[in-house]
Amino acid sequence: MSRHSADSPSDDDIGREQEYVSMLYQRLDGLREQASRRLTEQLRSTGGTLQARSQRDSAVRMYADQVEQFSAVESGLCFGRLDRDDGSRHYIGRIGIFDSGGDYDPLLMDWRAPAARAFYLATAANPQGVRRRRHLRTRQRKVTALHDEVLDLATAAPGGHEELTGEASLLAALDAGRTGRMRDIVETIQAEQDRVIRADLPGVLVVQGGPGTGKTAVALHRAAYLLYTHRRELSTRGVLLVGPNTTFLRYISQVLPTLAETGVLLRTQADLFPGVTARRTEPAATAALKGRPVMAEVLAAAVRDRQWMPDEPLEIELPQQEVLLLDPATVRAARDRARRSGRPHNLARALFDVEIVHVLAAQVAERIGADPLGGENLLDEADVAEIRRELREEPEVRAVLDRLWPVLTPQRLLADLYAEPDRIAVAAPMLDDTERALLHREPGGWTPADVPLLDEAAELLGEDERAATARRERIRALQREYAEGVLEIARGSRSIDVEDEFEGGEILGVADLIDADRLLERQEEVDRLTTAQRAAADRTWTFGHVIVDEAQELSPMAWRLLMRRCPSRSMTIVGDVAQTGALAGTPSWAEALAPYVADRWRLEELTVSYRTPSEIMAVAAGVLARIDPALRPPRSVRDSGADPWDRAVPAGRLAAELVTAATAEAGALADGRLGVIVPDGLVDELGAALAAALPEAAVGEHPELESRVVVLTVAQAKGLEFDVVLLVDPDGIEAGSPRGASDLYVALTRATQRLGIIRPT
Ligand SMILES: Nc1ncnc2c1ncn2[C@@H]1O[C@H](COP(=O)(O)OP(=O)(O)OP(=O)(O)O)[C@@H](O)[C@H]1O
Repeated sequence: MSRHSADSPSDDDIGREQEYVSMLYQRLDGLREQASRRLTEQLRSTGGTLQARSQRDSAVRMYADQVEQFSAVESGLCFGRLDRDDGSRHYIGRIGIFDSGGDYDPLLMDWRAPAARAFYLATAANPQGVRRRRHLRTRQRKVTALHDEVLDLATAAPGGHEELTGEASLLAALDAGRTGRMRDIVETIQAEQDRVIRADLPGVLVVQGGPGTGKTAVALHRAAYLLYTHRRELSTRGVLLVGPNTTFLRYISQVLPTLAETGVLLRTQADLFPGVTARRTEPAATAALKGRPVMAEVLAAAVRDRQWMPDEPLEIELPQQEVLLLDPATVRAARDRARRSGRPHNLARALFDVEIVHVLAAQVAERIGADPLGGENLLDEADVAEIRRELREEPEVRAVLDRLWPVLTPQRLLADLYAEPDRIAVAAPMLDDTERALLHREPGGWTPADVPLLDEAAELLGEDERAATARRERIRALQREYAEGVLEIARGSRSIDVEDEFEGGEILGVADLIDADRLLERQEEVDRLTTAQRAAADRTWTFGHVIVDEAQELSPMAWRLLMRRCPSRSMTIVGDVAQTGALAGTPSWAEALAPYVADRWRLEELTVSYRTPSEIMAVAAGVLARIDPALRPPRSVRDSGADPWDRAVPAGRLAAELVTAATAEAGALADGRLGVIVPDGLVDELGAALAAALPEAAVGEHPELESRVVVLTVAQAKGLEFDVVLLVDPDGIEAGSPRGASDLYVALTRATQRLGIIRPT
């Protein structure tokens, strides 16, 4: 029984709300124009003291952000109204807007403000001082519908789900056709989701939930909430959100901007080592091995192996001098002292050099300072210091030092290790022959599983001057991108400011006022970067908060990397251990987190699936039981009225039958998207057949998700959703990997409306 009563607002109500909403949009336009004008003013101003320039660059950043934000919240600016028992009334929207008059009355309350929370939590049983909750639906700037809930047990209407907030608006959102881009859920956040979104900032929060329970949506809204609520703390260190692959990041990329937040760094694991683009592929077994904790030991041993111990004395021939000798005992003593310092390899090299040069200088001094009369050595300490200085400069000495203790980049260390079975044998005695063979490969690009290893290597090696130079270059490239972005924003708003200010005179575009190079130079003068720019370019950056989506896929080595990026351990970890596809992924949160926080983490569970209708969830539940009989599927919030169909076809007719089914389903879609999920081994063949028959079908490594028909493997489909899904060869998917049942569970739960299964016989 519903504990809310719904009454029907009239056309007059719609008219009144339209007036209010139009007023809000007018105010939004005013704010955008003001920010745009100020941006142009700031771009135009030049010179001044360093401090003045610094302030001006902050202002440029602030106004550019504002122009962007005011544009991004255009759609659905205001979506709710709370009428409270005390007669007060609040409109709820994507951002806060205040009256421009003297007293700054709130006209629109940001959904993240504490007082807006009742919009998501108030129920008839616990109305929290709210009498009526109104949902406003708008299209562009027009109010198209209202839906009211009166929170009064006495007038509660029968039917519906008592635990849902704003049920009618929620169901409308769930039934709407998909677009290929994730939408925000700010209008219809449910109570269990709100609890996660507004959970405290410190500590590790794990959000476990089955498919379609809104984990991704909640993770994104939590990022927006945390930035709003803890802006001072988080704006300096930034927030990092890690997703499983670039297709997924494109899928979610619109959500934070529409919540007026642009300061979150979105990255895949493959992008977390600045300067490396990890797009190479490798067998799943190799990736799994590289994810194991033992690889930390392998890398440490690989570094030690590069600290070379000669068996024989080394001869160093200096021009016009006798040959110097470096015996193994000296090298060993120098190596041990350098190691004992505990410094990373590259930084310990200086200590090693001191020891070796000291011994060589003693040899030289012995010879040239020898008293022909047999007395004490004729050289004093200053002379010997000068000999040491000269020896350091000798190319022959440097060459020997480089050979004994080479300065290494992480890339060099790892590429050399993979390329040489002998090196692997020395570094990995704890692995067996088959495992060692998995690590061997020729140089040429990096895989996602290499990224945590590069990071580990960077820790072991320490940063040398070359790494610092490379970082500065990356920062410069990002700064340039930013400078161009600011000018783009200013150009986009040119009609307003330039026409106002240069009426009748010569019209100057922003490009005439300043170009990207000049803006970039100016930024460098005062060393001003956005947090995201610094963080993206700097491997050693530590974030204020880290959010990980599909976190079950992370290997132990990837967890090590992420924990380094977040020493405060303020993290939100979102995923579903039943959907783990990666062989090195985690079947247990406790296991993944124990090395870093022991049992000091909080668990929140999401239990309702908003995506997957009950008919499809019933099929998926059978697979879930095969993964682990103790696991329970989430409850579906709705039925679709369409039972999944399951058709066996002769293997030779698979492509033809799929094309027929896909053509029929694509034709039946009013709007919305069709996803075709196929086993890895069939994606090329079936993708080509579909693309030939349906030119709109998107196929490939990074398919365009906004296409009406998209062909994907399970790994690509992770985290995505479609109105209709055609699933090909479920048995092949299940048999295709040791985690095949989880892959099938993922594939079965991608549809919001209908599912069809085609299996070859
Ligand atoms: N409160 C809500 N209001 C409207 N839509 C919602 C709500 N919660 C979730 N949804 C919708 O349900 C769908 C599934 O959400 P989401 O992708 O975040 O789930 P998930 O738990 O991450 O799923 P998976 O584990 O399969 O990746 C999305 O379309 C999302 O917009």
